[in-house]
Amino acid sequence: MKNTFGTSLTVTLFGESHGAEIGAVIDGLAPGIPVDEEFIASQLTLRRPAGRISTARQEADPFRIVSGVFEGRTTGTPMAILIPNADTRSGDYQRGPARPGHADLTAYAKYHGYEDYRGGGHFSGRITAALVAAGAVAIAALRRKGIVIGTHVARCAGIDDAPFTDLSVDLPRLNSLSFAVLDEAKGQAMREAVENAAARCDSVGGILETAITGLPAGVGEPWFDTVESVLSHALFSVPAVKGVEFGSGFAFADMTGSQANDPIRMKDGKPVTTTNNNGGINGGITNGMPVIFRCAVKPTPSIAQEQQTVNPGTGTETTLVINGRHDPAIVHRARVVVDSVTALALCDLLALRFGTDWLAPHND
Ligand SMILES: Cc1cc2nc3c(=O)[nH]c(=O)nc-3n(C[C@H](O)[C@H](O)[C@H](O)COP(=O)(O)O)c2cc1C
Ligand SMILES: C=C(O[C@@H]1CC(C(=O)O)=C[C@@H](OP(=O)(O)O)[C@H]1O)C(=O)O
Repeated sequence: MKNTFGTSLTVTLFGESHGAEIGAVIDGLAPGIPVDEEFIASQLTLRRPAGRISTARQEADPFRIVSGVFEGRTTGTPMAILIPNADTRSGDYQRGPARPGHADLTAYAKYHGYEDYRGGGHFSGRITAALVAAGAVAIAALRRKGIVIGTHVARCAGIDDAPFTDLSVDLPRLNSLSFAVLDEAKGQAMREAVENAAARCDSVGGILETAITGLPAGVGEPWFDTVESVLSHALFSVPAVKGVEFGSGFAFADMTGSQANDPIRMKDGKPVTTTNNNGGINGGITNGMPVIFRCAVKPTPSIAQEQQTVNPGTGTETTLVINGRHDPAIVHRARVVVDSVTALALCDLLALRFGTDWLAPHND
């Protein structure tokens, strides 16, 4: 029973949605990395719910870094970040009927009724605030090395954003948007669709598409620690992510080899590919092209309609109407969470390839 990700750089998550605090411990960070608390706060703001397209729960997230940072830089020892829970309304939850699509049933199977069921407990989307705070440190460290991660809402409620294959996309601008789309008109249509779903007591899903630029070629291992597998491991940790594909992904199934292969040329003394169907990875190893992947995010499980379920404690069938505060869509809020886990996984991969100190300023 563990809640730790990573090999060289590890992240441990703790806390429950309605407990006193949630948090993360990052271990294996190189010493000397600048820690910008304003940047951490701005990343938390990107995850914070706002308006009718998100849960009404309001958390200011006044995080505290309680170890591992001295005079604004990492010390190289475990870094712990704490975030209090303030706006809990535990009366919305009762022990008993499992919410279909949520983790109530599986939590009962694993923790035998000892789990804190309030607000989804340890499975709650709330815990992703700690992931975002930890990920902000990794995102900033990668940027110093010229590695930039950017994600947009590629689809929401069946509405597609503009495609993201154009490598001239301004990733820092995209990252600053509260609802990250390339085509703002599509973003407006998506937001309306989310509001309409909420009005129907329903929820909607979507797809997040991510690009990573500046990654050197040669990162990753050929078999079990492929870049795809390490990133997927991190991405499937994000609650509600149910699919991950790299490059052309499942569309490869209908291509021919001549369509799928990315022709290779020389540019500025380096091999580059003229297309990027392989999403920047071959044989599990980065090829120097942008890494591109997509995550399918399911509709929020807690919907305000009567649903058929069981009470796992008594084994009886029952019906359930959920009256609490919930996101009518998760995809837009999960965007910065995806960036965060991606950054943490990349720091681990880079530390394995070049050593922990590669991210340290004295190696710039
Ligand atoms: C940012 C974020 C917010 C979420 N908000 C909610 C929510 O308001 N209500 C809910 O039922 N699930 C919400 N979820 C999803 C559940 O946490 C998730 O579906 C549940 O833990 C089951 O895990 P699974 O969907 O990965 O199987 C959220 C997830 C994330 C990442
Ligand atoms: C608090 C957040 O979202 C929560 C995620 C969540 C769930 O089941 O995942 C259930 C709801 O919790 P509560 O009933 O306590 O309001 C959401 O509000 C958050 O993401 O910050």
